[in-house]
Amino acid sequence: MKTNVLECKDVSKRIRGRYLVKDVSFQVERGAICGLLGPNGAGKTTLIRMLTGLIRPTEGDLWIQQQSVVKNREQALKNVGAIVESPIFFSYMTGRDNLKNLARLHGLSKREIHEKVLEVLAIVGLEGRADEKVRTYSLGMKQRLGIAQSLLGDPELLILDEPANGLDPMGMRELRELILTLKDQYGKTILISSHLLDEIQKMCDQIVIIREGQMVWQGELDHEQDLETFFMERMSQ
Ligand SMILES: Nc1ncnc2c1ncn2[C@@H]1O[C@H](COP(=O)(O)OP(=O)(O)OP(=O)(O)O)[C@@H](O)[C@H]1O
Repeated sequence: MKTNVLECKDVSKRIRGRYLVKDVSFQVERGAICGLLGPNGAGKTTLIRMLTGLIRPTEGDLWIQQQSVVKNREQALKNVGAIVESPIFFSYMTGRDNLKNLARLHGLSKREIHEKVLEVLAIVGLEGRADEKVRTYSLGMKQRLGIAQSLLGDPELLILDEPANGLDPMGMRELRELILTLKDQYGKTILISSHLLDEIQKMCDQIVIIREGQMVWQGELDHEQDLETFFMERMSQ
């Protein structure tokens, strides 16, 4: 049976009388990659901030693994690893030490921390550079370290806000391959916001399109169809 790892139902966020997000409802099935698309200012980050419990919706609710982010925030967020805006590190520390630092918050023993950090470094392909300071990392390596951070708690759902921003074509390709590996080999469910329609078309199983805070389309991604044309049509309706 297919289950939804993520559900948003009639979610709105209003600030000073203005809706930043209005009546958004969608679901993401276990093991799917969902692309969240919309032009600048559409409300993607606001929606992601609600999903990660950083702000509360004015109306509606969001469920992660059937746990309400509004009513049961801590339980719901145990199932989420996220990069919102950009990942945060101590640049004077090594990649490995940054990960160890965070892993301590997951209540693991010293040995478990050591093993977990090795495991996530291997998943993101940073073992070879793990003992170098983060300030020497490329942007693509920092993004992969951010994903390694978000994997420390073994989350079912990964939420990645604009992870490909600023990456060169090689960095983008590595990121895409990593995201597909997380889905195919590790069974992760992934919500990814992006402006890069080409990347979304190569990775996603389904898409949600928002414009001016409102959802204008959600459903399976038709890989035969040109996403840019489809997106532009939704924007002009
Ligand atoms: N705290 C806030 N108070 C008032 N308005 C806000 C606040 N945060 C965001 N907004 C406004 O809400 C709208 C949606 O912003 P949001 O950052 O969610 O869009 P976005 O789709 O992520 O855009 P981008 O692609 O540019 O990152 C914008 O018009 C923004 O100016």
